[in-house]
Amino acid sequence: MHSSLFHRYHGLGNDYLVCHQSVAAQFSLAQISRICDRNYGIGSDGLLIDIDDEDVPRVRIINPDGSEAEKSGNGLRIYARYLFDTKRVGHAPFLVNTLGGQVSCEVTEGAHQVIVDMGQAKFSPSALPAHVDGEQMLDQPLVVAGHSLNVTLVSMGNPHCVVRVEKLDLQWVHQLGPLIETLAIFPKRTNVQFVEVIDRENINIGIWERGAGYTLASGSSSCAAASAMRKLGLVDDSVTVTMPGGQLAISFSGDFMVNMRGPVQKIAEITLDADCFYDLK
Ligand SMILES: N[C@@H](CCC[C@H](N)C(=O)O)C(=O)O
Repeated sequence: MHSSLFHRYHGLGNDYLVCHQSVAAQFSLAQISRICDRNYGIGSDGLLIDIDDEDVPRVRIINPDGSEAEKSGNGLRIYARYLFDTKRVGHAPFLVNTLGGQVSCEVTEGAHQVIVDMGQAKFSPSALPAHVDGEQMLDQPLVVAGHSLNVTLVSMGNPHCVVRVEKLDLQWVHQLGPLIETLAIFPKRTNVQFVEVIDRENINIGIWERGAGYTLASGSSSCAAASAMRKLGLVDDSVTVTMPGGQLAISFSGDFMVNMRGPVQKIAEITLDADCFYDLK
């Protein structure tokens, strides 16, 4: 029996538990959901599983509903910081593997800022996947619950449906986010962002995450929303993304290669008690 040690971090209020693969192997997906539950478990926006028996460190990203995500921006910054805290990496850039591709990470400013080369934003619906006609869906109308939305589809390795609005109202995120997440056109569901362009260097976003619901911040959502607005020609190559939890710096090079920089803070190390699962079948 391995000890059930979890390391808890947050990036702009998007909080994750990190554990070693030997710890995660003890739990079913239902138990992982319980661990992430804010009332009946430790509580988190997801679980990051550290795989350390390969050449390049690999992270598996489990949403609170037990589904697995291909990529996570805040999750990657947090995993990079965890690798730094456990002395597996230093300040030099290093690679991390995810289901959604390989990324490069760098832990800077003590350990409180992490830079991630998130890879290429892709606009082909098949990359999400999404069942829509055409080679790209850029600021196209999509009717949801009687509302006609301006939608751009982006894959950052994980799927994103970016809704451009004149004025951001978080009520719409709560109301339409879950409906968009589960539309039949998204066979693997999707993350959702509502985006207001402030000027050519600033956007505000509200986020509904696949498998997690409303969150204060999301790294891959910030990359997707900034990429969508860049593709539409509404922002320049450096964009500050403001979310309820705080700000991330996103920049572009080459053909939509996306770089993200932002903070990470450690909260606690927590040992789970097996009694947490007493009432689970
Ligand atoms: N919070 C994350 C995104 C986590 C994965 C997402 N819920 C999905 O299912 O794709 C981020 O910071 O990117």
